[in-house]
Amino acid sequence: MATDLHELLRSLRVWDPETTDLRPFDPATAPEAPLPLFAEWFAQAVAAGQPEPHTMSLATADASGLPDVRIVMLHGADDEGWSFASHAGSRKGRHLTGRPYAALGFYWPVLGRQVRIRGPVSAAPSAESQGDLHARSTGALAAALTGRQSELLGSLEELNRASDAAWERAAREPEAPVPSWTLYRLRAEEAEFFQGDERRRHVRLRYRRAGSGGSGESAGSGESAESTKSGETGWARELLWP
Ligand SMILES: Cc1cc2nc3c(=O)[nH]c(=O)nc-3n(C[C@H](O)[C@H](O)[C@H](O)COP(=O)(O)O)c2cc1C
Repeated sequence: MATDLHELLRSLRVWDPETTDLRPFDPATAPEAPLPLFAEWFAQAVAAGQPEPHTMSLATADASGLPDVRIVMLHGADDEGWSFASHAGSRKGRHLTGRPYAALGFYWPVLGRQVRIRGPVSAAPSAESQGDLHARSTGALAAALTGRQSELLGSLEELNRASDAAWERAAREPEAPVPSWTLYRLRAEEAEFFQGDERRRHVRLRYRRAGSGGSGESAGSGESAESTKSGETGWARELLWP
């Protein structure tokens, strides 16, 4: 049995044909805006049995611009943006207060697909944040009530005591307020859809909101990237080298 990390790494495959369904993706038929494509790919990931397709990486940066990343749950995606929730006082919450801009990353390996989204983030009004929390499970409320996210913890016993009290309160008071709990919305300025290909001719389709400035990268010396702009939706679509 391989126990050496590097040996183990070399023994692993990405997109094993036994478990991965790499589908052709024709960007010419993609919708004019990213949200419908996201909804379509998300539904396909669910239908294909992708475990936990609604978990995503959330990247933020501190005041010096140093990045950090963690997993959070996607709470929704609509015309107002991609939403997630957390404590305003957590590390990510403090990052978002100081620098309200973030990136999201989804990976759905059963289909060899990745989606990246970037844009400014805003906090929903408190009533909406509390409504979103109270529509979730008792466990979600208990976790939020436990609070103090990202603070130093003295011992697991301390956590157990706080968590027991939080579970008890969540069961007794399903509308218990958690003032620090915040629903955040990321308004996409850029969204990239990556479809893996067996011969490594991965298709990357990037949407850029007109006037957002985007990443500032040009199409390259040959200007070979396909770039189409729709006046109606305000999104430019372009292909990227894999
Ligand atoms: C599958 C999964 C889902 C998670 N969902 C959330 C979430 O929706 N909100 C949240 O605040 N933390 C969530 N977490 C915990 C975060 O990854 C992270 O540990 C926590 O938010 C503290 O991050 P911070 O110190 O960067 O603020 C989740 C973790 C995992 C593994």
